This record gives sequence, C-alpha cells and structure tokens, in this order.
Amino acid sequence: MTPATLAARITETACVNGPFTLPDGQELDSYFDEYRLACDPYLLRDVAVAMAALVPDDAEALAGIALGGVPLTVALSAATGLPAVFLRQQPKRYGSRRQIEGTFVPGRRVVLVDDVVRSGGQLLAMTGLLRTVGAPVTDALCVLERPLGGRRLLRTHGIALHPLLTEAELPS
Ligand SMILES: O=P(O)(O)OC[C@H]1O[C@H](OP(=O)(O)OP(=O)(O)O)[C@H](O)[C@@H]1O
Ligand SMILES: O=C(O)c1cc(=O)[nH]c(=O)[nH]1
Repeated sequence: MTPATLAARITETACVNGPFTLPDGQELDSYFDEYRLACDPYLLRDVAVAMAALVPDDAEALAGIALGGVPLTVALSAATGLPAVFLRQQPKRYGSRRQIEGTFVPGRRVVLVDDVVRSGGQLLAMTGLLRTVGAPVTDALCVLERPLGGRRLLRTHGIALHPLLTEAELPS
C-alpha cells in the first residue's frame, strides 16, 4: 500500500468533526480520533506495519502512552517483535501501584509511541518518567504530528520525533 493510500484510509476512518475540547480549553472543529483507527483491526495492522519502518534499529522496547498510544504499541510490538511497556498518566492507586506496566525497561533503549503530537508535552513528561528509571530515550513515534512546536521542544531534550504522517500530508 502506498503512503498516500494509507493516509487516505486514516483520514476517512479517524479524522472526524468536533467539537473536541483540549485540556487548555481550546476547541477543535475537527480532530484525529485514534480510537476509530484502533478499533479497525485491518487499519491498525497496516498502520503498525508502516510505523515499524520508523523504529530505530537499536530499539529494545516500545513504550505506549495511555490511552491512545497503547493499542498502537500492542500492534507495533506484534509487527516488530519488540517487547512493550504501557505508561499510565498516574501510578495505579492499588494492586501493582506501577506507572510503568509491562516489560522491564531499566537500561534498555525505549522508543515512545503515541497517537498524536501537538505541543510535545505528553511525550516529554513520559520521557522524564522513563529516564528516571534508567531507560535511555532518544526517539518517539506518532501517527500524526501537528505543527505546534512539539518536534522542536522534543529535540531540545534529545528526542527525535518520527511521525507516520504530518498534518500537511492529510488529504483535505
Ligand atoms: O503533544 P501534546 O500537546 O502533549 O498533546 C498530545 C497528547 O494529547 C493526546 O492525549 P489525550 O489527552 O487526548 O489522552 P488519551 O490518549 O488518553 O486519549 C494525545 O494522545 C497525546 O498524548
Ligand atoms: O489534534 C488532534 O487531532 C487531537 C488532539 C488530542 O488531544 N486528542 C486527539 O484525539 N486528537
């Protein structure tokens, strides 16, 4: 499948009309809904296969950011054979009490995975979490990059962003 065909399928399935209110109160008229992508098994598989080509050769694990990054990471783990971890926004308040669930990551080169990047704040926060436990993080993957400064912010913290698509590549 060509990149343009995949972009068209993603747009048709997962780019929907809002309103969608962001945490800062900003309202979007249309937005990328990762869950519409993730609940289509064929599209999720094809996206994961395309994203597998973006994973650096030296990656040792994938880290999906809850919630949108989790189904993507499961699919990408299956496509690459790399083990996965799942990053909660907050540590679980009972049971494991963990914020990082899944494979053991200290000392392993972990690649972050999320659905959409806007400011880069979410990826940066989760980079901090992984680095705190001794996992080197230098790369992050996403399905869609919005041109809102995330790439620049991440670069200043030593993280290269690898999007499957940029906003400009979405068919209108
Ligand atoms: O680059 P940023 O400005 O940080 O924005 C991107 C973040 O926002 C979205 O998460 P959302 O809050 O919608 O959570 P969800 O994954 O639980 O749906 C998205 O999944 C990213 O994690
Ligand atoms: O920019 C988007 O499309 C977008 C932002 C966000 O925070 N969540 C989402 O699902 N889409």
